Amino acid sequence: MVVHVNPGSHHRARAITMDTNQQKMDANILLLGAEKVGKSALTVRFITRRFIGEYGHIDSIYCHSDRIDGREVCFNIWDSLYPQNALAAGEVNEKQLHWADGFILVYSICDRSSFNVVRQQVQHIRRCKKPSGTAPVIIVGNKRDLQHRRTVSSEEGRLLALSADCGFFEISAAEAHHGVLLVFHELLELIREARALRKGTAGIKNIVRSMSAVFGRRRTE
Ligand SMILES: Nc1nc2c(ncn2[C@@H]2O[C@H](COP(=O)(O)OP(=O)(O)OP(=O)(O)O)[C@@H](O)[C@H]2O)c(=O)[nH]1
Repeated sequence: MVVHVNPGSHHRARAITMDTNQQKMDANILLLGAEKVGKSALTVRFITRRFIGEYGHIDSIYCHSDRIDGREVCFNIWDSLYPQNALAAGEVNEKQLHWADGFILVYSICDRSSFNVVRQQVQHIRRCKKPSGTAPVIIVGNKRDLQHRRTVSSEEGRLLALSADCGFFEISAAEAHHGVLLVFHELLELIREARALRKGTAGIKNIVRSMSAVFGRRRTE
């Protein structure tokens, strides 16, 4: 089922929530990138498996549930608008950074300026948000069907992703559902890993705290 909700009324979900049986998982996914690169096309392709051509210019959060590896997954997908304000260009606002568990940064392989936007946005995320391991990002070069108009090579995309510790895919939302599916599933996997990492870090912190409590007490005895 697809539910269309107003971003303003959407509450920040827990980073990722799972029920006690680990059967259900929520993931907040933010799509970023310049205008007209295919953010809505990717979102709609993932949710409905269809490519409808024109999507309008709207900022929306879509809820989509799916069963993956026997577990129910609820995707909250924020199809964002690129800011018109030149000062905010290349930046990701605080609310979005806080909301997202994972990011899909989209550029068009035939639009170099959109590639530069993704470069700025990934740098901004890495600067502002969290260490890379806890803020999963996938970079997507879209419109692969338009090879004859390509201005950004696959190599450049891959290198950017490598340098910023991100996943990378080149796809065509227009041509196929499969590539889009891989993007979302890979991001989900990275989100799972990030969550496990956070849990592990918390575990180590607790051990360190307990040990310093013990040794601290001894020193004062
Ligand atoms: N050839 C081709 N066209 C695509 C592809 N994906 C999207 N488009 C087209 O690119 C245009 C923009 O797509 P959108 O999905 O609206 O792009 P967007 O990034 O959401 O745009 P904004 O909402 O304005 O920021 C539309 O005309 C789409 O049909 C693709 O893979 N190949």
